Amino acid sequence: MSDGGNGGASLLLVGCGKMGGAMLDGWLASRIASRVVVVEKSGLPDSLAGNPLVSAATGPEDLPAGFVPDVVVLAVKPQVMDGALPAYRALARPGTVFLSIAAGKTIGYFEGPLGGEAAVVRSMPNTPAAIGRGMTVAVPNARVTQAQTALCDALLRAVGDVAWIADEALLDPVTAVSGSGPAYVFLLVEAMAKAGEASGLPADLAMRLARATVSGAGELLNRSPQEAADLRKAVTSPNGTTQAALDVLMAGDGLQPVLTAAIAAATRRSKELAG
Ligand SMILES: NC(=O)C1=CN([C@@H]2O[C@H](COP(=O)(O)OP(=O)(O)OC[C@H]3O[C@@H](n4cnc5c(N)ncnc54)[C@H](O)[C@@H]3O)[C@@H](O)[C@H]2O)C=CC1
Ligand SMILES: O=C(O)[C@@H]1CCC=N1
Repeated sequence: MSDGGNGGASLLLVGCGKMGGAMLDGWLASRIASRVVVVEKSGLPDSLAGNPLVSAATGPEDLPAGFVPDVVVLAVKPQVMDGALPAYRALARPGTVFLSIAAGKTIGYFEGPLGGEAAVVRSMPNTPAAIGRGMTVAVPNARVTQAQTALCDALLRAVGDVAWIADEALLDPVTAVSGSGPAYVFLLVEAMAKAGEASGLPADLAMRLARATVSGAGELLNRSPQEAADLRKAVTSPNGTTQAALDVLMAGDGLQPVLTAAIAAATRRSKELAG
């Protein structure tokens, strides 16, 4: 590992938007990166200006002299990957692994422009990475060495939990469940707040209650050894208020068909983005 002098990894981050930026913050906070060069179309975010470990480049042809990244993190939108990727082929060498976080884009897709010798990890993180509570699932191609797997694991673990899988096809439903999943939870907060307003609560109090309830319940789930269903049952007094609400939410098949359809739609969209 080229360490820039302080034992960490040399990273090239391509795309420093919401997800790339959140992950970079985690890497800098955990001191896992010794040097990070950022290629970001909109320029280096202000929050990184003056950070001695971080510098900007306009593209792979503009890297600092002698800079050889251990990891090239691909964090642009899938729709712009076609245009961005070919320029990075020159960096595909045994000491460098490409770590993609792009939805839908397959390992085979990257092996085209980068060449079949490129070491590639396809991964799917989520936005709680911004507070070190992300969930990432990752799959390597055959070119990725044990040391590169360990390095990518450390990078992803710096922003949350990591699961490595062998079956790349699972990345599409993974994207649908955990990659997109935070949005479903935030929608639940919005819906609970609106429902509270409809029942007579002032808007600000309704949102405060919804927000605190979802985040508190999430943290309880995180800390408790109990299953989600058991935690639900613990709230539900026989013939009480929760039971009255759950009778509505679980009537017929309840929420399940809506969530199943939503996750199937996201899975389909992930497959479409592959091309
Ligand atoms: N936002 C999310 O919840 C998640 C996003 N992802 C994936 O992360 C990737 C990035 O998504 P976001 O951060 O949400 O998007 P974003 O739009 O916030 O960030 C992408 C960044 O790439 C920059 N960019 C565009 N073309 C570029 C180029 N040729 N070279 C360098 N930078 C370029 C844009 O200026 C932008 O700042 C996507 O592939 C997405 O599928 C993965 C998991 C979760
Ligand atoms: O919506 C998207 O396509 C990205 C991937 C997972 C979360 N956001």
